[in-house]
Amino acid sequence: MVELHPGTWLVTDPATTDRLLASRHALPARVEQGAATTSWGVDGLQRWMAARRAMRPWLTPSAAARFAPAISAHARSAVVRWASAADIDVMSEGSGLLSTVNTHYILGRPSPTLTRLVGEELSAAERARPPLLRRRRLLRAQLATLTTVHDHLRTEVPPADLVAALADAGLDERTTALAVRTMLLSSHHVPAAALAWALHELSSRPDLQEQLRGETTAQRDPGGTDLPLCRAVVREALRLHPPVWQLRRVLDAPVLDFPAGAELLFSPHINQRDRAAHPDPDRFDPHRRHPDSHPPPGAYLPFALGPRFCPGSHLAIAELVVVIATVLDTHVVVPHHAPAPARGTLNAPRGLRLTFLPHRPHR
Ligand code: HEM
Repeated sequence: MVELHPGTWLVTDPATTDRLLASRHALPARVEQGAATTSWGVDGLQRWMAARRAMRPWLTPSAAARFAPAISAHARSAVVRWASAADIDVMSEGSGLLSTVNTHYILGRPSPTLTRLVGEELSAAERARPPLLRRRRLLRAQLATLTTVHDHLRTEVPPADLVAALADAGLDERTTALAVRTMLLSSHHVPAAALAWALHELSSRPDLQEQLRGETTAQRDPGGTDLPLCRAVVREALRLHPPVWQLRRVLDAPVLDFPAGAELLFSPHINQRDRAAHPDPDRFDPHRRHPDSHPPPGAYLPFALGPRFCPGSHLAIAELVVVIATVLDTHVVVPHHAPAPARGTLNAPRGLRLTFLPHRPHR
């Protein structure tokens, strides 16, 4: 671990990462900022944690697997559109597709308006640096998303399972709307970056695409998520290219040798290329691990670890597996324009363009 400047440490040892992130005293620094900008208020942390608990039964692997047919239907119409163009901007198209899928899951039906508003809010947040005008634009975008979520919650009868779970847990309408908005914002660019990286890796591996096609054809439950090779591809893409490449925590009490108030930085990108845990770490190799074996603690954390790990992780894995399987079932993906290095807090393949061609089976 390295002290970057007084009070701030970069922690890269996997075992120490695991122990620190598991601590309830390690709070995401984001929360304090978020409380000011998204109006969760002073008791926002307790209300958000209550919302997380209430949503848990609807974010399990089996709940996500039940949604596979809807994910597959969205992916099928997307790939037909992608194949009608010479090449596509993978991040932009992937964000549209996965935001549609996640909005459908969270709200019970797709909402093109919310998909657009969430995209606009995220772009405004990326650009919101000091100029007052841009901050105002961000506040306007935040308000537009929240108001539209409120409208949806008031008019949709019966509510989606996930929304009903929030109400059943006794959470008020404002908390429910804020929780739904948090879920919508978190499920837009981040899973799209994961999909884009996986497709990028697959685009130069026609052999692997063919193996995935064989697995989809042979699966017992057509349109399901029981696809071990496809899962391994997703897992490996998330290892080599974690969309969230850095995590920040602030300690509200001493943990291990760190004092209260210490700021800790972790990097899934660095830990997931740890040579001891992942031999030949820069190579994309979905076969590197037996499906039932796990990397050492703290060496694999694309969804973070501990009490604030990603609540959408099972849904994200299911949708990535089903989207990739559906797309490759009928199409071949080939490179068109290589990505530029990522910038900012999201590790996304900037400018990546791919071509989708109809798959012609050998006779
Ligand atoms: C491959 C896709 C995804 C990846 C790699 C990912 C990764 C992460 C990571 C690393 C965090 C922790 C961030 C931090 O502590 O600073 C996080 C938090 C979060 N994620 Fe995801 N995520 C993905 C998809 C999703 C989806 C689909 C949803 C919702 C349906 C979602 C909802 C959230 C929420 C609400 C949080 C905040 C949790 C909290 O602060 O308590 N994520 N995600």
